[in-house]
Amino acid sequence: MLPAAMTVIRAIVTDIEGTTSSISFVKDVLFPYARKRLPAYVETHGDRPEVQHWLHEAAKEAGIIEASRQEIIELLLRWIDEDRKSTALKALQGMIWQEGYETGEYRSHMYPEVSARLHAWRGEGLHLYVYSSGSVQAQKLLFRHTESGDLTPLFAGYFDTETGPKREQVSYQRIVEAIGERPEHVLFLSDVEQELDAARAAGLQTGWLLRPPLELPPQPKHPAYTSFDAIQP
Ligand SMILES: CSCCC(=O)C(=O)COP(=O)(O)O
Ligand SMILES: [Mg+2]
Repeated sequence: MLPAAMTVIRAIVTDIEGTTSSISFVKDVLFPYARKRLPAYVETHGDRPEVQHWLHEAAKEAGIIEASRQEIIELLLRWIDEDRKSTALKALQGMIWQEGYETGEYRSHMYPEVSARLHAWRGEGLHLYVYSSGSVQAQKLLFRHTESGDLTPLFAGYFDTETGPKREQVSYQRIVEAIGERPEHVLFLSDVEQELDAARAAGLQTGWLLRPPLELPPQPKHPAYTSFDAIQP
């Protein structure tokens, strides 16, 4: 096997929260927006098939049989507070966030170098993908409405927890299979060590984003960077 530095990277899969965008944008802007609007959203749109589907999935995940709409709302609010990476919650949050982006209530945060670096990597022929706990809809909204403009044309595909949990090896095996690359040619970027461990177990290369004020540890388990500019795929 070639040493990591000599292996050609053909695709980059990036996490969002803590990697391209601040944790604060997700926790202090997106989550509170969804929390505030979720009860009214479910009351107003609860009869739409896609909303009904995810409400049902949430109740199933919680093991609640014949839950009332109010019980499911309370469950979802609790899950937002716990930052639970539930596929059903994430799907519903994505639907709610759409309104906030479209009314200009917020634009998504990108670390300052991210847009230019993604453009440069794409210009060099690398294929770019996203893998986040946020739903694919939420990911597309986030990259369409950034402070640096619409970045969606740069991405070839998006993966969420419908592919599998981010801390499980099998999820990364599915991703490389879906994008049609050998794992050693794919670089996964994240701020979460357990996600990187899972990606490495699947054979991907890894890059650990430790954004200031976090500091690089003396002997990081994964190649570690404070910004995308330091990464040379
Ligand atoms: C797609 S934006 C919202 C991100 C989100 O809901 C979340 O839980 C963050 O997950 P990530 O996997 O990007 O760290
Ligand atoms: Mg993250």
